Amino acid sequence: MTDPVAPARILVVTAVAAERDAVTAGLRAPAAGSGAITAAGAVTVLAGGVGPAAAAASTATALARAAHDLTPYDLVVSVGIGGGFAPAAPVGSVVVADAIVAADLGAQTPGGFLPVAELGFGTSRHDPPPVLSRAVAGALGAAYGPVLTVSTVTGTAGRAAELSGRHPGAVAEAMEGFGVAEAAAAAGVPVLEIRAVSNAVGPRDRAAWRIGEALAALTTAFGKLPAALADFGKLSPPLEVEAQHG
Ligand SMILES: O=C(O)c1cccc(C(=O)CC[C@H]2O[C@@H](n3cnc4c(=O)[nH]cnc43)[C@H](O)[C@@H]2O)c1
Repeated sequence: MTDPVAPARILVVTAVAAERDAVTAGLRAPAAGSGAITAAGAVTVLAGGVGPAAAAASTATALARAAHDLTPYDLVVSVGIGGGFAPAAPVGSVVVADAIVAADLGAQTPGGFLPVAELGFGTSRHDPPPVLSRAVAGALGAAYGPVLTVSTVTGTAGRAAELSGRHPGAVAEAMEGFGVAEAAAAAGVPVLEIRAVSNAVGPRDRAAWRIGEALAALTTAFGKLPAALADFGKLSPPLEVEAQHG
């Protein structure tokens, strides 16, 4: 007799409703081939607010409610649009984090920026499970590297160079990943971060933003994601997909 496989429960946290809807559209129209697998899984897609504090609060609330209802989540995924570092992550591409880094949590000193960990408080980095995150990046054809969480969007070439210098290999910046990851870590749940690039990290240029293109890339990515996660034994179509607002 084979062991029954419990369906996986996944919490996807976006910032805004447009990102949530792009994700649910992809999950409801899985890419060809992923329907061959039979076990079921459930995905909740929550628009939890912009910025690390809103993201942490909404993620922690969702995780605590699920645990209270005895339906805990197995995986949390921070998802949305983001700024891409050139040349790794051009507009319209997708990135997957190998590390989720709080890039502006710390202290400015005459000798430069000191991360919060070096000040002796907590951590400024969470590491997604490496085998899973690498596999998801491969399945999505995504760039793979650190994704930075910032509270202030980069708007100059100098700041972009400073961040790249401090975080070699960084592929993107956004504003929620570290907040989601802190809540996931507090609940003992693994975390991933997936971003679709809407703009380049660098001098502010609102006219160059491609939000529609990035949302379409998120939908395509989430059409492929269930099959990628199925290789890890649990999540497989047909999926139960629920959209929420935090
Ligand atoms: O007004 C601006 O110049 C500006 C530039 C980039 C982003 C914003 C936002 O208010 C959007 C924040 C929202 O989108 C994510 N996001 C998208 N691109 C970036 C970025 O380059 N750096 C940081 N966050 C970005 C972010 O996760 C928020 O959810 C305004």
